[in-house]
Amino acid sequence: MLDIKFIRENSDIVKNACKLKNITLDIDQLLALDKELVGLKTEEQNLLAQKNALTAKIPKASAEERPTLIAESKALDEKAKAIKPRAEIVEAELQNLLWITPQIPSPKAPVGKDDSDNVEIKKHGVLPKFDFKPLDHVALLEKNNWADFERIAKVSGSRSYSLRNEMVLVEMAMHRMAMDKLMKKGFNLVSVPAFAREEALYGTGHFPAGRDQAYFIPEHNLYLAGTAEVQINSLHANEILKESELPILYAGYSPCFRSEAGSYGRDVRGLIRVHQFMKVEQFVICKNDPGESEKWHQKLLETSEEIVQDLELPYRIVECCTGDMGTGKVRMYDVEAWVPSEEKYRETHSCSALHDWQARRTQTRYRDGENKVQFVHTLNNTAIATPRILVPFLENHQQADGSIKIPAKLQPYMDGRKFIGKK
Ligand SMILES: Nc1ncnc2c1ncn2[C@@H]1O[C@H](COS(=O)(=O)NC(=O)[C@@H](N)CO)[C@@H](O)[C@H]1O
Repeated sequence: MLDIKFIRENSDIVKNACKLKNITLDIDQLLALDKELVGLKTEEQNLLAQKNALTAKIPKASAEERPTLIAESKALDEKAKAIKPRAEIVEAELQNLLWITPQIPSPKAPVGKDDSDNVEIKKHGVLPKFDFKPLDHVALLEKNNWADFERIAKVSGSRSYSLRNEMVLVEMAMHRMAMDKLMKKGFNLVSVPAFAREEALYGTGHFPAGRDQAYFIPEHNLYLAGTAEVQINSLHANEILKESELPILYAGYSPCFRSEAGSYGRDVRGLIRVHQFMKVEQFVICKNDPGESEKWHQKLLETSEEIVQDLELPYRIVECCTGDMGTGKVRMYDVEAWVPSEEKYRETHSCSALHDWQARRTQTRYRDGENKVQFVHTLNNTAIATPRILVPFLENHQQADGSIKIPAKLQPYMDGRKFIGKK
Protein backbone atom coordinates (compact mmCIF):
# COMPACT_ATOMS: atom_id res chain seq x y z
CA MET A 1 0.00 0.00 0.00
CA LEU A 2 1.16 3.55 -0.64
CA ASP A 3 0.76 6.59 1.58
CA ILE A 4 -2.36 8.48 0.39
CA LYS A 5 -0.40 11.76 0.75
CA PHE A 6 2.22 10.37 -1.63
CA ILE A 7 -0.50 9.48 -4.16
CA ARG A 8 -2.06 12.97 -3.88
CA GLU A 9 1.29 14.67 -4.45
CA ASN A 10 2.69 12.23 -7.04
CA SER A 11 -0.29 10.92 -9.03
CA ASP A 12 1.75 10.88 -12.27
CA ILE A 13 4.42 8.66 -10.68
CA VAL A 14 1.74 6.29 -9.39
CA LYS A 15 -0.08 6.23 -12.76
CA ASN A 16 3.25 5.41 -14.43
CA ALA A 17 3.85 2.58 -11.93
CA CYS A 18 0.44 1.12 -12.87
CA LYS A 19 1.44 1.25 -16.53
CA LEU A 20 4.88 -0.27 -15.89
CA LYS A 21 3.29 -3.13 -13.91
CA ASN A 22 0.31 -3.67 -16.26
CA ILE A 23 -2.11 -2.82 -13.44
CA THR A 24 -5.53 -1.48 -14.46
CA LEU A 25 -6.30 1.12 -11.81
CA ASP A 26 -7.94 4.54 -12.19
CA ILE A 27 -5.85 6.80 -9.94
CA ASP A 28 -8.09 9.78 -10.76
CA GLN A 29 -11.05 7.81 -9.40
CA LEU A 30 -9.01 6.91 -6.29
CA LEU A 31 -8.21 10.60 -5.76
CA ALA A 32 -11.86 11.61 -6.32
CA LEU A 33 -12.95 9.14 -3.62
CA ASP A 34 -10.20 10.46 -1.35
CA LYS A 35 -11.39 14.05 -1.93
CA GLU A 36 -15.02 13.12 -1.27
CA LEU A 37 -14.06 11.29 1.93
CA VAL A 38 -11.98 14.23 3.20
CA GLY A 39 -14.96 16.51 2.44
CA LEU A 40 -17.42 14.28 4.29
CA LYS A 41 -15.14 13.95 7.34
CA THR A 42 -14.54 17.72 7.43
CA GLU A 43 -18.28 18.39 7.23
CA GLU A 44 -18.92 15.89 10.03
CA GLN A 45 -16.25 17.51 12.23
CA ASN A 46 -17.65 21.03 11.58
CA LEU A 47 -21.17 19.90 12.50
CA LEU A 48 -19.91 18.23 15.68
CA ALA A 49 -17.86 21.34 16.57
CA GLN A 50 -20.94 23.52 16.13
CA LYS A 51 -22.97 21.07 18.21
CA ASN A 52 -20.35 21.04 21.00
CA ALA A 53 -20.25 24.86 20.99
CA LEU A 54 -24.03 24.89 21.48
CA THR A 55 -24.14 22.21 24.17
CA ALA A 56 -21.37 24.11 26.02
CA LYS A 57 -23.82 27.06 26.34
CA ILE A 58 -26.65 24.96 27.84
CA PRO A 59 -25.49 24.95 31.52
CA LYS A 60 -25.28 28.77 31.62
CA ALA A 61 -28.40 29.34 29.44
CA SER A 62 -31.69 30.68 30.85
CA ALA A 63 -34.69 28.39 31.21
CA GLU A 64 -36.38 29.75 28.08
CA GLU A 65 -33.18 29.53 25.89
CA ARG A 66 -32.39 26.00 26.92
CA PRO A 67 -34.99 24.06 24.86
CA THR A 68 -33.87 25.81 21.62
CA LEU A 69 -30.21 25.11 22.32
CA ILE A 70 -30.97 21.45 23.04
CA ALA A 71 -33.10 21.13 19.88
CA GLU A 72 -30.49 22.81 17.68
CA SER A 73 -27.61 20.71 19.04
CA LYS A 74 -29.73 17.57 18.52
CA ALA A 75 -30.39 18.63 14.93
CA LEU A 76 -26.68 19.16 14.34
CA ASP A 77 -25.97 15.73 15.84
CA GLU A 78 -28.50 14.12 13.47
CA LYS A 79 -26.94 15.90 10.47
CA ALA A 80 -23.46 14.68 11.51
CA LYS A 81 -24.73 11.11 11.92
CA ALA A 82 -26.43 11.24 8.49
CA ILE A 83 -22.99 11.60 6.90
CA LYS A 84 -21.71 8.25 8.26
CA PRO A 85 -23.36 5.80 5.78
CA ARG A 86 -22.00 7.62 2.72
CA ALA A 87 -18.57 8.08 4.37
CA GLU A 88 -18.36 4.33 5.09
CA ILE A 89 -19.19 3.43 1.47
CA VAL A 90 -16.62 5.89 0.10
CA GLU A 91 -13.98 4.69 2.61
CA ALA A 92 -14.53 1.05 1.59
CA GLU A 93 -14.31 1.86 -2.13
CA LEU A 94 -11.14 3.90 -1.53
CA GLN A 95 -9.57 1.08 0.52
CA ASN A 96 -10.30 -1.45 -2.23
CA LEU A 97 -8.34 0.71 -4.68
CA LEU A 98 -5.52 1.32 -2.17
CA TRP A 99 -5.07 -2.48 -1.72
CA ILE A 100 -4.21 -2.84 -5.42
CA THR A 101 -2.15 0.34 -5.80
CA PRO A 102 1.35 -0.77 -6.85
CA GLN A 103 4.65 -0.01 -5.17
CA ILE A 104 6.81 2.24 -7.34
CA PRO A 105 9.40 0.02 -9.08
CA SER A 106 13.06 0.94 -8.73
CA PRO A 107 14.33 3.03 -11.66
CA LYS A 108 17.11 0.39 -11.87
CA ALA A 109 14.54 -2.35 -12.62
CA PRO A 110 14.24 -3.36 -16.28
CA VAL A 111 11.00 -2.15 -17.91
CA GLY A 112 9.03 -4.96 -19.55
CA LYS A 113 5.70 -6.70 -19.86
CA ASP A 114 6.34 -10.25 -18.63
CA ASP A 115 9.06 -12.77 -17.71
CA SER A 116 10.31 -12.83 -21.31
CA ASP A 117 11.61 -9.31 -20.62
CA ASN A 118 13.52 -10.35 -17.49
CA VAL A 119 17.23 -9.59 -17.78
CA GLU A 120 19.93 -12.20 -17.18
CA ILE A 121 22.56 -10.61 -14.92
CA LYS A 122 24.74 -13.59 -14.02
CA LYS A 123 25.44 -17.19 -14.99
CA HIS A 124 27.27 -19.71 -12.78
CA GLY A 125 28.42 -23.30 -13.24
CA VAL A 126 29.22 -25.58 -16.18
CA LEU A 127 26.28 -27.23 -17.95
CA PRO A 128 26.55 -31.03 -17.63
CA LYS A 129 27.78 -33.16 -20.56
CA PHE A 130 26.52 -36.74 -20.43
CA ASP A 131 28.32 -39.61 -22.15
CA PHE A 132 25.05 -41.54 -21.87
CA LYS A 133 21.43 -40.78 -22.71
CA PRO A 134 20.28 -38.70 -19.72
CA LEU A 135 16.87 -39.30 -18.18
CA ASP A 136 14.39 -36.64 -17.05
CA HIS A 137 13.51 -36.32 -13.39
CA VAL A 138 10.33 -38.40 -13.59
CA ALA A 139 12.17 -41.32 -15.21
CA LEU A 140 14.94 -41.10 -12.58
CA LEU A 141 12.37 -41.08 -9.76
CA GLU A 142 10.51 -44.05 -11.17
CA LYS A 143 13.70 -46.02 -11.96
CA ASN A 144 14.79 -45.71 -8.32
CA ASN A 145 11.36 -45.99 -6.68
CA TRP A 146 11.81 -42.51 -5.27
CA ALA A 147 8.32 -41.17 -5.97
CA ASP A 148 4.78 -42.17 -6.77
CA PHE A 149 2.39 -40.10 -8.87
CA GLU A 150 -0.30 -42.47 -10.15
CA ARG A 151 -1.45 -43.99 -6.86
CA ILE A 152 -1.30 -40.79 -4.86
CA ALA A 153 -3.27 -38.93 -7.54
CA LYS A 154 -6.19 -41.29 -6.75
CA VAL A 155 -5.93 -40.24 -3.09
CA SER A 156 -4.95 -36.60 -3.28
CA GLY A 157 -5.98 -35.41 -6.73
CA SER A 158 -4.08 -33.57 -9.44
CA ARG A 159 -0.60 -32.05 -9.07
CA SER A 160 0.10 -34.31 -6.07
CA TYR A 161 3.19 -36.45 -5.51
CA SER A 162 4.55 -38.79 -2.90
CA LEU A 163 8.32 -38.87 -2.38
CA ARG A 164 9.74 -42.23 -1.33
CA ASN A 165 12.79 -43.73 0.31
CA GLU A 166 16.02 -41.75 -0.18
CA MET A 167 14.16 -38.88 -1.90
CA VAL A 168 12.44 -38.08 1.38
CA LEU A 169 15.87 -38.05 3.02
CA VAL A 170 17.24 -35.77 0.27
CA GLU A 171 14.35 -33.34 0.78
CA MET A 172 14.98 -33.18 4.52
CA ALA A 173 18.75 -32.96 4.02
CA MET A 174 18.30 -29.91 1.76
CA HIS A 175 16.06 -28.19 4.28
CA ARG A 176 18.43 -28.88 7.16
CA MET A 177 21.44 -27.65 5.13
CA ALA A 178 19.57 -24.41 4.37
CA MET A 179 18.45 -23.99 7.99
CA ASP A 180 21.98 -24.51 9.35
CA LYS A 181 23.32 -21.92 6.92
CA LEU A 182 20.64 -19.38 7.85
CA MET A 183 21.08 -19.91 11.59
CA LYS A 184 24.84 -19.34 11.17
CA LYS A 185 23.92 -16.04 9.46
CA GLY A 186 21.87 -14.99 12.48
CA PHE A 187 18.42 -15.84 11.17
CA ASN A 188 15.83 -16.96 13.72
CA LEU A 189 14.49 -20.32 12.60
CA VAL A 190 10.70 -20.40 12.93
CA SER A 191 8.34 -23.16 11.90
CA VAL A 192 4.92 -21.69 11.21
CA PRO A 193 1.45 -23.18 10.69
CA ALA A 194 0.13 -23.25 7.14
CA PHE A 195 -3.08 -21.67 8.46
CA ALA A 196 -3.42 -17.92 8.03
CA ARG A 197 -6.18 -15.39 8.54
CA GLU A 198 -7.37 -13.25 5.64
CA GLU A 199 -5.62 -10.16 7.05
CA ALA A 200 -2.24 -11.89 6.74
CA LEU A 201 -2.84 -12.57 3.05
CA TYR A 202 -3.78 -8.93 2.54
CA GLY A 203 -0.67 -8.07 4.54
CA THR A 204 1.75 -9.50 2.00
CA GLY A 205 -0.30 -8.41 -1.01
CA HIS A 206 -1.34 -11.94 -1.98
CA PHE A 207 -4.92 -10.66 -1.52
CA PRO A 208 -7.06 -9.30 -3.04
CA ALA A 209 -5.62 -10.08 -6.51
CA GLY A 210 -4.32 -13.59 -5.76
CA ARG A 211 -7.29 -14.85 -3.76
CA ASP A 212 -7.89 -17.66 -6.26
CA GLN A 213 -4.39 -19.05 -5.55
CA ALA A 214 -5.26 -19.86 -1.92
CA TYR A 215 -7.14 -22.82 -0.40
CA PHE A 216 -9.89 -21.65 1.98
CA ILE A 217 -11.43 -23.53 4.94
CA PRO A 218 -14.75 -21.72 5.30
CA GLU A 219 -16.00 -23.20 8.56
CA HIS A 220 -12.80 -22.08 10.28
CA ASN A 221 -12.40 -18.86 8.27
CA LEU A 222 -8.76 -19.81 7.67
CA TYR A 223 -6.62 -19.98 4.53
CA LEU A 224 -3.69 -22.28 3.71
CA ALA A 225 -0.79 -19.93 2.98
CA GLY A 226 1.27 -20.40 -0.19
CA THR A 227 4.47 -19.26 1.53
CA ALA A 228 5.71 -18.63 5.08
CA GLU A 229 6.19 -15.02 3.94
CA VAL A 230 2.48 -14.58 4.70
CA GLN A 231 2.64 -15.73 8.32
CA ILE A 232 6.01 -14.09 9.10
CA ASN A 233 5.07 -10.75 7.51
CA SER A 234 2.20 -10.45 10.00
CA LEU A 235 4.10 -11.62 13.10
CA HIS A 236 4.65 -8.01 14.16
CA ALA A 237 1.47 -6.53 12.71
CA ASN A 238 0.22 -3.41 14.52
CA GLU A 239 3.43 -3.30 16.63
CA ILE A 240 5.80 -0.36 17.12
CA LEU A 241 9.27 -1.93 17.40
CA LYS A 242 12.41 -0.23 18.68
CA GLU A 243 15.04 0.65 16.04
CA SER A 244 17.54 -1.29 18.16
CA GLU A 245 15.51 -4.46 17.52
CA LEU A 246 16.06 -4.12 13.75
CA PRO A 247 16.89 -5.88 11.52
CA ILE A 248 14.76 -8.88 12.50
CA LEU A 249 15.86 -11.95 10.53
CA TYR A 250 13.52 -14.93 10.15
CA ALA A 251 14.06 -18.29 8.46
CA GLY A 252 10.52 -19.59 8.10
CA TYR A 253 9.82 -23.30 7.63
CA SER A 254 6.38 -24.35 6.43
CA PRO A 255 4.32 -26.39 4.03
CA CYS A 256 3.07 -24.17 1.21
CA PHE A 257 -0.25 -24.63 -0.58
CA ARG A 258 -1.17 -23.19 -3.96
CA SER A 259 -4.19 -23.87 -6.16
CA GLU A 260 -2.10 -22.91 -9.23
CA ALA A 261 -5.30 -21.49 -10.70
CA GLY A 262 -4.44 -20.18 -14.14
CA SER A 263 -1.58 -22.65 -14.65
CA TYR A 264 -3.83 -25.26 -16.31
CA GLY A 265 -1.76 -27.56 -18.50
CA ARG A 266 1.60 -26.09 -17.43
CA ASP A 267 4.20 -28.40 -15.87
CA VAL A 268 1.59 -31.04 -15.18
CA ARG A 269 4.22 -33.84 -15.18
CA GLY A 270 6.41 -34.37 -12.15
CA LEU A 271 7.59 -32.07 -9.40
CA ILE A 272 7.88 -28.60 -10.91
CA ARG A 273 4.39 -27.24 -10.17
CA VAL A 274 2.43 -28.98 -7.37
CA HIS A 275 -0.30 -27.99 -4.93
CA GLN A 276 1.72 -28.57 -1.75
CA PHE A 277 5.44 -28.11 -1.24
CA MET A 278 7.93 -27.43 1.56
CA LYS A 279 9.99 -24.26 1.78
CA VAL A 280 12.57 -22.61 3.99
CA GLU A 281 11.91 -18.87 3.59
CA GLN A 282 14.28 -15.97 4.25
CA PHE A 283 12.51 -12.89 5.65
CA VAL A 284 14.01 -9.57 6.78
CA ILE A 285 12.35 -6.69 8.63
CA CYS A 286 14.71 -3.70 8.51
CA LYS A 287 14.65 0.06 9.08
CA ASN A 288 13.02 2.43 6.59
CA ASP A 289 16.10 3.16 4.52
CA PRO A 290 16.58 2.33 0.80
CA GLY A 291 20.29 1.65 1.34
CA GLU A 292 19.55 -0.80 4.15
CA SER A 293 16.98 -2.56 1.96
CA GLU A 294 19.45 -2.72 -0.92
CA LYS A 295 22.06 -4.27 1.39
CA TRP A 296 19.67 -6.96 2.63
CA HIS A 297 18.33 -7.62 -0.87
CA GLN A 298 21.88 -8.48 -1.99
CA LYS A 299 22.52 -10.58 1.12
CA LEU A 300 19.34 -12.61 0.63
CA LEU A 301 20.27 -13.23 -2.99
CA GLU A 302 23.83 -14.26 -2.08
CA THR A 303 22.54 -16.76 0.47
CA SER A 304 20.34 -18.45 -2.11
CA GLU A 305 23.29 -18.52 -4.52
CA GLU A 306 25.44 -20.19 -1.84
CA ILE A 307 22.78 -22.86 -1.38
CA VAL A 308 22.47 -23.54 -5.13
CA GLN A 309 26.28 -23.64 -5.37
CA ASP A 310 26.39 -26.07 -2.40
CA LEU A 311 24.03 -28.25 -4.42
CA GLU A 312 26.46 -27.88 -7.37
CA LEU A 313 23.71 -26.80 -9.77
CA PRO A 314 24.41 -24.61 -12.79
CA TYR A 315 22.21 -21.52 -12.44
CA ARG A 316 21.61 -17.99 -13.59
CA ILE A 317 20.18 -14.91 -11.96
CA VAL A 318 17.63 -12.76 -13.76
CA GLU A 319 16.39 -9.36 -12.69
CA CYS A 320 12.60 -9.33 -13.01
CA CYS A 321 11.13 -6.63 -15.21
CA THR A 322 8.40 -4.28 -14.04
CA GLY A 323 5.66 -6.36 -15.68
CA ASP A 324 6.81 -9.57 -13.97
CA MET A 325 7.82 -8.43 -10.46
CA GLY A 326 4.32 -8.05 -9.09
CA THR A 327 2.37 -5.25 -7.40
CA GLY A 328 4.30 -4.75 -4.19
CA LYS A 329 7.90 -5.06 -5.34
CA VAL A 330 10.52 -2.34 -5.66
CA ARG A 331 13.04 -4.79 -7.12
CA MET A 332 13.14 -8.57 -7.66
CA TYR A 333 15.63 -11.22 -8.75
CA ASP A 334 14.92 -14.86 -9.62
CA VAL A 335 17.49 -17.62 -9.32
CA GLU A 336 16.97 -20.20 -12.07
CA ALA A 337 18.64 -23.62 -12.10
CA TRP A 338 19.51 -25.54 -15.26
CA VAL A 339 17.12 -28.40 -16.19
CA PRO A 340 18.92 -30.59 -18.77
CA SER A 341 15.79 -32.40 -20.04
CA GLU A 342 14.18 -29.07 -20.90
CA GLU A 343 17.47 -27.44 -21.92
CA LYS A 344 16.46 -24.32 -20.04
CA TYR A 345 16.78 -22.61 -16.69
CA ARG A 346 13.77 -22.91 -14.33
CA GLU A 347 13.03 -20.62 -11.38
CA THR A 348 13.97 -22.10 -8.00
CA HIS A 349 14.27 -18.91 -5.86
CA SER A 350 12.55 -15.53 -5.90
CA CYS A 351 14.16 -12.59 -4.07
CA SER A 352 12.12 -9.41 -3.44
CA ALA A 353 12.52 -5.98 -1.85
CA LEU A 354 9.24 -4.17 -1.08
CA HIS A 355 10.32 -1.20 1.08
CA ASP A 356 7.30 -0.22 3.25
CA TRP A 357 4.53 -1.47 0.91
CA GLN A 358 3.80 -4.54 3.06
CA ALA A 359 4.47 -2.73 6.37
CA ARG A 360 1.72 -0.19 5.58
CA ARG A 361 -0.66 -3.13 5.07
CA THR A 362 0.23 -4.74 8.41
CA GLN A 363 0.99 -1.48 10.27
CA THR A 364 4.42 -2.86 11.28
CA ARG A 365 6.37 0.18 12.52
CA TYR A 366 9.34 1.19 14.66
CA ARG A 367 10.39 4.26 16.66
CA ASP A 368 13.57 5.67 15.11
CA GLY A 369 16.49 7.52 16.73
CA GLU A 370 14.60 10.83 16.57
CA ASN A 371 11.65 9.21 18.33
CA LYS A 372 9.68 9.32 15.04
CA VAL A 373 7.40 6.36 14.25
CA GLN A 374 8.21 4.92 10.82
CA PHE A 375 7.07 1.93 8.77
CA VAL A 376 9.64 -0.85 8.49
CA HIS A 377 10.94 -2.25 5.20
CA THR A 378 10.41 -5.95 4.42
CA LEU A 379 12.27 -8.33 2.09
CA ASN A 380 11.93 -12.01 1.32
CA ASN A 381 13.67 -14.75 -0.65
CA THR A 382 13.47 -18.49 -0.96
CA ALA A 383 16.24 -20.38 0.83
CA ILE A 384 15.15 -23.77 -0.52
CA ALA A 385 11.84 -25.03 -1.90
CA THR A 386 11.24 -28.70 -2.56
CA PRO A 387 10.23 -30.65 -4.57
CA ARG A 388 10.87 -28.26 -7.48
CA ILE A 389 14.63 -28.05 -6.86
CA LEU A 390 14.81 -31.85 -6.92
CA VAL A 391 14.23 -31.58 -10.68
CA PRO A 392 17.55 -29.88 -11.54
CA PHE A 393 19.20 -31.77 -8.68
CA LEU A 394 18.32 -35.22 -10.04
CA GLU A 395 18.94 -34.40 -13.69
CA ASN A 396 22.29 -32.66 -13.24
CA HIS A 397 23.71 -35.28 -10.85
CA GLN A 398 22.47 -38.43 -12.56
CA GLN A 399 24.98 -41.20 -13.44
CA ALA A 400 24.79 -43.64 -16.37
CA ASP A 401 23.22 -46.32 -14.17
CA GLY A 402 20.49 -43.95 -12.95
CA SER A 403 22.12 -43.34 -9.58
CA ILE A 404 22.61 -39.78 -8.27
CA LYS A 405 25.88 -38.27 -7.10
CA ILE A 406 25.44 -36.41 -3.81
CA PRO A 407 27.25 -33.02 -3.75
CA ALA A 408 29.99 -32.81 -1.12
CA LYS A 409 28.22 -30.13 0.96
CA LEU A 410 25.04 -32.23 1.14
CA GLN A 411 26.79 -35.51 2.05
CA PRO A 412 27.02 -34.72 5.79
CA TYR A 413 23.21 -34.36 5.77
CA MET A 414 22.88 -37.70 3.99
CA ASP A 415 24.90 -39.68 6.54
CA GLY A 416 27.96 -39.35 4.32
CA ARG A 417 26.37 -41.04 1.29
CA LYS A 418 28.26 -40.13 -1.90
CA PHE A 419 25.67 -41.73 -4.18
CA ILE A 420 22.08 -42.87 -3.92
CA GLY A 421 20.12 -45.16 -6.20
CA LYS A 422 20.83 -47.84 -8.76
CA LYS A 423 24.10 -49.73 -8.37
N1 LIG B 1 3.36 -24.67 -7.31
C1 LIG B 1 4.63 -24.82 -6.93
N2 LIG B 1 5.15 -26.06 -6.87
C2 LIG B 1 6.44 -26.26 -6.48
N3 LIG B 1 7.27 -25.25 -6.12
C3 LIG B 1 6.77 -24.00 -6.16
C4 LIG B 1 5.46 -23.71 -6.56
N4 LIG B 1 5.27 -22.36 -6.49
C5 LIG B 1 6.44 -21.84 -6.07
N5 LIG B 1 7.34 -22.82 -5.86
C6 LIG B 1 8.71 -22.67 -5.39
O1 LIG B 1 8.72 -21.68 -4.36
C7 LIG B 1 9.63 -20.65 -4.72
C8 LIG B 1 9.13 -19.32 -4.16
O2 LIG B 1 7.83 -19.08 -4.64
S1 LIG B 1 7.53 -17.62 -5.12
O3 LIG B 1 6.13 -17.50 -5.20
O4 LIG B 1 8.30 -17.38 -6.29
N6 LIG B 1 8.12 -16.63 -4.00
C9 LIG B 1 7.78 -16.71 -2.70
O5 LIG B 1 6.96 -17.50 -2.27
C10 LIG B 1 8.55 -15.77 -1.79
N7 LIG B 1 7.97 -15.79 -0.48
C11 LIG B 1 10.02 -16.20 -1.75
O6 LIG B 1 10.14 -17.56 -1.37
C12 LIG B 1 9.67 -20.69 -6.23
O7 LIG B 1 10.85 -20.08 -6.72
C13 LIG B 1 9.64 -22.19 -6.48
O8 LIG B 1 10.93 -22.75 -6.27
